[in-house]
Amino acid sequence: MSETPEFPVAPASGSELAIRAAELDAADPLAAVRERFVLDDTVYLDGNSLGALPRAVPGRIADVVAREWGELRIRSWTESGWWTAPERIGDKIAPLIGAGPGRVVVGDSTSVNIFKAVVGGVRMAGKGCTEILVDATTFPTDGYIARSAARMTGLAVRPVEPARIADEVTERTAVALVNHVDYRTGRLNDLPSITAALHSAGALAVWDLCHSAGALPVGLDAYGVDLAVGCTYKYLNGGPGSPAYLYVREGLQERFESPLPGWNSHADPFAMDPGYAPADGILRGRVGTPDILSLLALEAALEAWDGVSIEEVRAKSLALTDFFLECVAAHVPPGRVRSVTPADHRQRGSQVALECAGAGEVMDELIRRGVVGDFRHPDVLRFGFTPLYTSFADAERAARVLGEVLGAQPDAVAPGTAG
Ligand SMILES: Cc1ncc(COP(=O)(O)O)c(C=O)c1O
Ligand SMILES: Nc1c(O)cccc1C(=O)C[C@H](N)C(=O)O
Repeated sequence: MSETPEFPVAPASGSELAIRAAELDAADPLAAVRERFVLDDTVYLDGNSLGALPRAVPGRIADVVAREWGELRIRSWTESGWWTAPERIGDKIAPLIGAGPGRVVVGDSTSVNIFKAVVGGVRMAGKGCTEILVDATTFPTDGYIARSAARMTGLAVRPVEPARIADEVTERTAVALVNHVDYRTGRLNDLPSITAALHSAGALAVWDLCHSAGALPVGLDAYGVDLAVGCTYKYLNGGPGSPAYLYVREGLQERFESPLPGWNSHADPFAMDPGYAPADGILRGRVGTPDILSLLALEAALEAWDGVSIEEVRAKSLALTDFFLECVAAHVPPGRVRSVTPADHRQRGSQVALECAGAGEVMDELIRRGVVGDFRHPDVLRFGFTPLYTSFADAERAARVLGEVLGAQPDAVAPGTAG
């Protein structure tokens, strides 16, 4: 199968696609879930950056502020369940990423949790290890953090394309930090195979789930992933700057030594013991006082998942991205864009990335016309599909407006032909 989708030879007409979109939305088993979000007539295709606002959040936060903070005050750490929120909410995220209870804790940023996972992984690695492998196509923060972790632990960092990790890992590899879905292209990397290859060489697998959690099945327990990290503000709709999570495989937890052993990770935090003793299990992944307002907003946001399975979400995601690509073929002048998102469903996340000359200006115009995606260097239009609230009509309209914008710019060079 070709690397990127071959657009249909005889694409359907625009009106046929609009009719198809209405039929697909009428048959969508998740269509009613859209009502759980605050939306308008914008086509919002940027949930791979910031998820839409779940309706349950504003009222919950108003109560947290007015009653739990304003009236109960310090009592809320116990009476309102604030203290246990990181692990309670971790157990709510866990089923969405294929983890059992007691393996996920929520708090701190994604970058900070990447640091915990990588350094914690290196500390558990064999004594002869000399290197950390990092995804050569990673979102930048992972590379920055991995290089700092390497400096701090006396190891080297070697960037490797995810598809090459199985061939490149050696017995000297301590850990490999890999993005499950590539933030720019939307390529889905083969977590089961890469994890197995790392284990065969004696290395630990650390996965960054930012662009997969909430969009597709992950299977952390099933595939024996050692450590994983993810943000909650994309497909989990936790809100801007919502706290990230750390997963540690149950069999590793007693060996996990956090590089940030804050008092909230202590076996008995309120003993105020000068000596450190880590808490049992995943609680040792905590650091300091949790960001309660964001945590409780996230907890309310997760209610949008009630009655929804990640398998249903995956099925709709693939149907949406297939349909969007078909609509692009029908509406966009030939050769003006090139999809850099794999055609193969087994290699596709929940976004479509189109290489497009002048992508920055094109996305600005799309946004002006009510279609919100985003732009990533050097020339990529990104369209994120969140099955909990994206409709097939959204997909068709986005492609149609893109065609109008690009049709109005016939003189721009086709992608990859400049120079
Ligand atoms: C793969 C990946 N890792 C990490 C991050 C960001 O980390 P943080 O939440 O610390 O900004 C992003 C983007 O937000 C990302 O796409
Ligand atoms: N994480 C972001 C943020 O904190 C502010 C603005 C945008 C973003 C992002 O979308 C970055 C994200 N990881 C990406 O896929 O590009």
